Amino acid sequence: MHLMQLPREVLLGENLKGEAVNVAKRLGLGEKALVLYGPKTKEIAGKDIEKSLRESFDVSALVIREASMEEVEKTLTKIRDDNSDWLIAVGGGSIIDVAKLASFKAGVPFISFPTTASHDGIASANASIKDLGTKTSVKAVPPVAVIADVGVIKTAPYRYLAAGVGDMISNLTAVKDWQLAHRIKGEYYSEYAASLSLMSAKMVIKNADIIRLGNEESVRKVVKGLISCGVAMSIAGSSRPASGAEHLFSHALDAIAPKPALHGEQVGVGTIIMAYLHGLKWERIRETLKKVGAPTNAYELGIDPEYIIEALTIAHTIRPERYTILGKDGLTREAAEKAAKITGVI
Ligand SMILES: NC(=O)C1=CN([C@@H]2O[C@H](COP(=O)(O)OP(=O)(O)OC[C@H]3O[C@@H](n4cnc5c(N)ncnc54)[C@H](OP(=O)(O)O)[C@@H]3O)[C@@H](O)[C@H]2O)C=CC1
Ligand SMILES: O=C(CO)COP(=O)(O)O
Ligand SMILES: [Zn+2]
Repeated sequence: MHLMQLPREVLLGENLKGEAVNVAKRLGLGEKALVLYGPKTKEIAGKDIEKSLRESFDVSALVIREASMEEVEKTLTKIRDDNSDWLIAVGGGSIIDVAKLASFKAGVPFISFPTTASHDGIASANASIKDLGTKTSVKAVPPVAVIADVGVIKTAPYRYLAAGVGDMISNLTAVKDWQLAHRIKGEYYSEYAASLSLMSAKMVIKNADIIRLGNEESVRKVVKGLISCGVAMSIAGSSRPASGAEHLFSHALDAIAPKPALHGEQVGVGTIIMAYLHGLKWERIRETLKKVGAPTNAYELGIDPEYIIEALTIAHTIRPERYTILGKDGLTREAAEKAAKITGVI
């Protein structure tokens, strides 16, 4: 059996901080709410949401600092101690992922309230959580509702929107890797999920000039694309349609680089290199990233070229069960250096 879980409500618009109350009432989520936010997103929207919820619900709150197993455990303890009926995650990908996994483990629903359009985990059912030093993709639950407040998301530095483009363009190589795994390893492949995922990647290529304006229309376009990627992942039952070798490269950087860049920025650069390895038109990908002002090389990522090469050589070890263009043995140092140099990444 193939179980596809999807959000029941998606709200996209302005001034939606007070809407959590109505959504929770409509969906009958229960009396006791737990708000999760980060130190910054608490100020950006978390406190206001908490305040509006207090008028109708019994509310507690918790600050989340990273997408790690420790933070998931901390959230589970809070859910048990406070008897929470539901959660709301106010923040970037890290906070939403912690909520997703805690929600799944505790069996309570959660609402996703993204404060950035920097990643496609806004509506997906899988969580990327750091466990014992490396990121693992864990099956969880999708949010019961998504509340995307364009006004809030627009206050985030433009860099985050450009990162969202990187996370969507990565679907081009992710789908290629998935097809490869299907042909070589007989892995399950969903044509529908792959097409949906590719649609978001094509949309950002086509709309790069609009997106770079960083206005309300840009935010709406990017948010819709990111939500579609999440739906594609739900249909596939894994992050396959949106995560291939370019993601393994980014996860490797997160593990070894002293100061990693944003997820979407790293996967964007990874996509240029993996597209080259796949024999795709990598220049077109670089062009789109340049157009929207996303990083296209090590310097712009603020990461030393040495870490780029190392990440490329160890990427295949991150999730060995996820077969990609990197194969079972990965890239040699020479091949990694060559690919990075040809594509102008180093
Ligand atoms: N599950 C999935 O399908 C997917 C998961 N991911 C995961 O998502 C994470 C990346 O998410 P990303 O959003 O890039 O990064 P983070 O969630 O780590 O957020 C980065 C920083 O941005 C801050 N921030 C959030 N909103 C705003 C805002 N409006 N204005 C200013 N600063 C803001 C955060 O504040 P604060 O410190 O308050 O949190 C944090 O300091 C990774 O862990 C990645 O693996 C990515 C794609 C898909
Ligand atoms: O980032 C993701 C998709 O964009 C999630 O993928 P992972 O399975 O690599 O964590
Ligand atoms: Zn991603």
